[in-house]
Amino acid sequence: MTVGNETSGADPVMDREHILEIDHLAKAFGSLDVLNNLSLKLYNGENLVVLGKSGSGKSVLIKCIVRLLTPDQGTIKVFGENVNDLTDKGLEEMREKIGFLFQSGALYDSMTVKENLEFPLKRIKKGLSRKEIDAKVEEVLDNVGLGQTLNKMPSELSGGMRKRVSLARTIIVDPMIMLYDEPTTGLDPVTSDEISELINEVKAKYKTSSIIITHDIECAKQRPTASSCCKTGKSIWKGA
Ligand SMILES: Nc1ncnc2c1ncn2[C@@H]1O[C@H](COP(=O)(O)OP(=O)(O)OP(=O)(O)O)[C@@H](O)[C@H]1O
Repeated sequence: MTVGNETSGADPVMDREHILEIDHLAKAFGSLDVLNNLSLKLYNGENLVVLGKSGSGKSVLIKCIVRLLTPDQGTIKVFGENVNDLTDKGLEEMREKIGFLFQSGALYDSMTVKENLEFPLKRIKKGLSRKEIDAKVEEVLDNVGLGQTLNKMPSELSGGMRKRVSLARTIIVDPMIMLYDEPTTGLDPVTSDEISELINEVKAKYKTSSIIITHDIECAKQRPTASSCCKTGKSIWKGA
C-alpha cells in the first residue's frame, strides 16, 4: 500500500500538529500478513490518501484505527491518545469524533433521507430543538448539493446521490476526522470525479482532516498538491 500526505494550505505540513499517528503497525490473520510495518501521520486539516489494490488491507487499517480490530504490533494514536489504552468511554468519545463513509453508503432503506440524517444527530448531539435539527439537516444536504431530496427514500436515489447523502449523514455530527473507505467504488467516472471534488469541499467547509482509502488512482490524484509520500507493503503508486 502507498500512503500520501497532502495539504491545500501554504503552511509546510511539518509545522502543524498531527491528530492521528500510526507507528510500525502490523496485523496478520494466521499466516496472512495483511499490514506490515505501516507508519503514517495525519496532520490537522489535510487529506491523506492510502492507495492499495483489492485485498491489500485498506479496510483492516480503518478497523484498527477505531479498534474494531487489535493490531499485533505497533501503535495508533488519535488526538494524542493511544487507541489501545482507551477505556470503553474514551473509545466511544474518540469514535464520535471520527466520521466514516462506508463503501456501501450504508443508508437505512426504510427511512427517508431526512430521517437518515436526523438519526446520528439525535444520538450524538443530544438536546437539540426541532428547529436546530431541521436547520442542520438542510445545511448539510445543501452542502452536498441535494437540498431537494429531503423526503425521498434511498431507493429513489442514484448511486452517486446515495453516496452524497451518506456523506451528509456523516458530516452532520461535525467529525474532526473523516475516514473514507473506497468513496468512488461502483460509480461512473463523472460521478467519481464529483465525489472526489466533494471530499475536498467538505474538508474546506468543515475543517476536517481525512484519510481516503482507495484503489482508484484518479480519486487519489484529485487531492490538492502532494507534499510527501511514504511507502509500505505492496506499493502501486508513487504519488504525484
Ligand atoms: N477478520 C478477518 N479474518 C481473517 N482475514 C481477514 C479478516 N479481515 C480481513 N481479512 C483478510 O485480510 C485481507 C485484507 O482485507 P481488507 O478487507 O482490508 O482488504 P481491502 O484492501 O480493503 O480490499 P477491498 O478493496 O477489496 O475491499 C484479505 O485477504 C482478507 O481476507
